[in-house]
Amino acid sequence: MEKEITCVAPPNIALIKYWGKKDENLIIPLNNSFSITLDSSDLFTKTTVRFCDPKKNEEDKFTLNEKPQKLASHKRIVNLIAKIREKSSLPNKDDPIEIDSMNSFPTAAGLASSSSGIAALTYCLGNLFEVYGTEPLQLDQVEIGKSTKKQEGKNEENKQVADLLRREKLSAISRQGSGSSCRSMFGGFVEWIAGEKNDGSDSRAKQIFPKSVWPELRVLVCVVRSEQKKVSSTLGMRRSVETSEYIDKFSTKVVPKNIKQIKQAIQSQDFETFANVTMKNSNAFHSVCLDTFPPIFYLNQDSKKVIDFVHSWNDIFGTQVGYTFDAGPNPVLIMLNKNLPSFLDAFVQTFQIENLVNQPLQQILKDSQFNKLVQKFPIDKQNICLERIIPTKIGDGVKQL
Ligand SMILES: Nc1ncnc2c1ncn2[C@@H]1O[C@H](COP(=O)(O)OP(=O)(O)OP(=O)(O)O)[C@@H](O)[C@H]1O
Ligand SMILES: C[C@@](O)(CCOP(=O)(O)OP(=O)(O)O)CC(=O)O
Repeated sequence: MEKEITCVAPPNIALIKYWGKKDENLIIPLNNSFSITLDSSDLFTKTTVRFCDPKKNEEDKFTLNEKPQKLASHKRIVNLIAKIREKSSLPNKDDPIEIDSMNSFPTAAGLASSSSGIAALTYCLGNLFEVYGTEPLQLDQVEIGKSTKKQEGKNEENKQVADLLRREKLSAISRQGSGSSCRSMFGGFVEWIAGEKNDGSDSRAKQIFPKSVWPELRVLVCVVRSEQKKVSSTLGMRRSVETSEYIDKFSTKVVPKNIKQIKQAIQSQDFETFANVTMKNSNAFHSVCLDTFPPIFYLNQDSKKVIDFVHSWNDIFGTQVGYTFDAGPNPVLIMLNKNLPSFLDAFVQTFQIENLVNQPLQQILKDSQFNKLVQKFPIDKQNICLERIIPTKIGDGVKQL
């Protein structure tokens, strides 16, 4: 049996957005970005990579969601494999490989499948080709001492430091497959540092806070049915860099300010600031899209209905919910656990989406107190084309199974 590695990676959602590159080939961004990693028990990519018998297979192979792919039409993946091989010192590194991957949620629908997909692939490849050490860790730079209790604790700490460092280095490779994927190397709250070097070697993700700093946060990923074919993030941001004047202000003023604000808000568990900064940065990003020429419309009528709904709710109850939208119409809603059941109840009733209430949502709705609040917030029924609501929370980074 040839060696094989299986990894599971979560998608991440940027609260402070990456939009625009300084270097298109190396994928070096104009600005830092800041994300939360979603829980891979709810949304994930699972990827297996194995070496094949060099006598039987001549080429690398890629299967995505059970469909064999023409690898040549996934140029960034070809590039990623080449970069990993370049860094590997395995004697069999040129043997063909087989990649088998599946996403637990729609691919290329603006739900960040590229972030989890490329992160899972990079981590698998890194471990298969033993790049920057292996998994479990090869602690060549870390001193392993005698097994006294104190030393064991220290070794554990060293292992964690080595793991974080290795993930950082792998994130710089993942970034070159799809920028946002580098942030899925880590769990919790993650910053992608744009970096200063022309070769991109310092353009990496770092974990800023573990998920444990704010365990009460909950996320609803809403999937909107959309007829429109979206402009891909890669093309959209290229067009913005070429034509938008506002993008300069966004990347040099708005984003640095928002990153500082959101870190402080997380540290002090100030939900109001956290949600307001998240919503404002999402709106600022979509303003860049509107300022692009010709303009790009990622938000649709349904997205706008959800934005209005969140603001109406917050006007009555104080800022309990934040929204953010990537390059698509799908709302991602963030709130504290204690506010989730009643908000979800009002959301389901307003948008008449009882048909979407499955077992996990039912479980949440059991704790709704909305019947006591309905006088303050009368239901104003509206139509919306939602396909699915996925409740989740903040989770860990990519891992090997
Ligand atoms: N499981 C996977 N393994 C490897 N590559 C994947 C995987 N899933 C998606 N991709 C890559 O990501 C591409 C889709 O990325 P795209 O940016 O169009 O969609 P998205 O990530 O779902 O949306 P967005 O980036 O706008 O949030 C696929 O064509 C494929 O190249
Ligand atoms: C709006 C975004 O989701 C854009 C993500 O862009 P991608 O990472 O998909 O783009 P490429 O680097 O060209 O692959 C914001 C974000 O995730 O920060």
